[in-house]
Amino acid sequence: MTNDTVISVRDASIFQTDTAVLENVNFDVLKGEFAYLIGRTGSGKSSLLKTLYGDLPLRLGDAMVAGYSLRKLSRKQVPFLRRKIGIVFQDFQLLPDRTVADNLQFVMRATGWNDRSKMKKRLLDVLMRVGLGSVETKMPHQLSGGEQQRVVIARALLNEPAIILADEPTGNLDPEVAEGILRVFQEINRSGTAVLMATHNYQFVEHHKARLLKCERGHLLDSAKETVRLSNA
Ligand SMILES: Nc1ncnc2c1ncn2[C@@H]1O[C@H](COP(=O)(O)OP(=O)(O)OP(=O)(O)O)[C@@H](O)[C@H]1O
Repeated sequence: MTNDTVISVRDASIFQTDTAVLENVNFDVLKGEFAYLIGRTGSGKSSLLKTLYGDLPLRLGDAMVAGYSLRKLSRKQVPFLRRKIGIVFQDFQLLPDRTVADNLQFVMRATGWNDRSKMKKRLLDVLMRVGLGSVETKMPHQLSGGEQQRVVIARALLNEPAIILADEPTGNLDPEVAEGILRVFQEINRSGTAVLMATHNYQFVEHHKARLLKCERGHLLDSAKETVRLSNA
């Protein structure tokens, strides 16, 4: 693992309860890289991502994520790991009874921010980065699905993560809206944040080429090392 490595996984097995979903997993993600994580439903994409953000324990093998060793990760360290990575899910997971600003400030307070004017500036900055102006006083239900997902991406950017882990972030969106969300991820990536995105959207993968990691028959294939086909995905 070098300073340029955000994720480094060596000989890892990914478990759900006592079943190894993926075995012999080896890959790195470098600073500023963009990679898609593909594979059939049930092939292990979410389980891999959950392991990377400390939701599932790493029981076999080694992995470093944003400077944290997953093998040695204690429960107490999980929130610190999560400050270094941004996580975006398919279902938007905004607090429904709070404004956009409150949703973002809630996370900022939980991660150690306390200067009100800096918080305000930061939340306007991240909203701007995802292409949203003047939504901070709105409630989530007053926004479209695409706008809500942009707020979630903004929330993931608050602490300047080295990487964003996105699990099917466009799964609930219309194709054109999904395309806009992909562009937001690409823009974020261009400014230096690595992105690892699980997706079933092969339109993206075909039209916006990037490295492919594919869960297939219990293993992780990597287009940086071998040919990875979209079919049978
Ligand atoms: N909470 C759980 N408890 C036990 N087994 C689980 C759990 N979640 C997932 N699994 C199993 O682990 C395997 C991998 O599932 P996972 O959700 O990682 O796949 P996926 O590739 O993300 O699928 P999808 O594309 O449908 O989201 C599947 O066999 C699934 O049934």
